[in-house]
Amino acid sequence: MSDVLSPEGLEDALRAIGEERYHIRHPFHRALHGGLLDKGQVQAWALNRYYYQASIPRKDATLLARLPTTELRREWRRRLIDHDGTGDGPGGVERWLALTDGLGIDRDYVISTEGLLPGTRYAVDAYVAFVRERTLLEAIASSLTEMFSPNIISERVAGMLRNYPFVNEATLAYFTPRLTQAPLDVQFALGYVREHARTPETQAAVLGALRFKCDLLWAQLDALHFAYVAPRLPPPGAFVPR
Ligand SMILES: O=C(O)c1cc(C(=O)O)c2c(n1)C(=O)C(=O)c1cc(C(=O)O)[nH]c1-2
Repeated sequence: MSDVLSPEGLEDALRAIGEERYHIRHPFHRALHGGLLDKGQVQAWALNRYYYQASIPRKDATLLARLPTTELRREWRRRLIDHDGTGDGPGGVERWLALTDGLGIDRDYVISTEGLLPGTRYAVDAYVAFVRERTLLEAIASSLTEMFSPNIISERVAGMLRNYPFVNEATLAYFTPRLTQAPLDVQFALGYVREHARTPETQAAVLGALRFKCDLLWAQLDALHFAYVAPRLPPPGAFVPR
């Protein structure tokens, strides 16, 4: 077993995992923001990614139920509000539907998840199961891909606005609040992980959780690439662009 890392050393090791494996490096992401996709391929991305968005609050509610103190639950509860909204304020799931509406995909069809790729469903469901079944420390650490999300979001939004006439600032409005929400999420989750992963075993578990999460984001883009870019073999029942 390797030596124990300092909190700074652990954070550096987490950042190195993102550098190597975060989905900002995936060819599908590069094609999306580089303007290489047609409208049907962008629709396929938005429709599949809806299931990730819609499942994030299921994941966070699962995690919330495992937190032992009021203080921790108050902190994590904010994420549910971010995604499900509160009162009349729409949350992230609703804002994602503004994007699928803007791309001209039928809302009921999106919500039904009928046209989802099986790869998307398996990857996203694995995230919810991970948070339910693994240690609380691993569950919290698995959210830390958010350390890297402001970069990919900025790159994606700028690239899509530049390259696609069928999106605009209003349809991409989902992403704007994420640029301030994600750093707040990370501030807490990273602080928690730095404080609680103090042994070689727990540190290895935390690093493994982040690798697992990077892999499930990557697998979602693999599934999209295979079905809609090359070799373009959507599985039976999956969304077929017109
Ligand atoms: O646009 C992206 O590439 C991206 C990535 C991630 C991520 O890294 O998990 C999240 C989001 N967006 C996002 O919008 C979001 O709400 C979110 C929540 C979480 C999480 O693990 O709790 N990740 C992400």
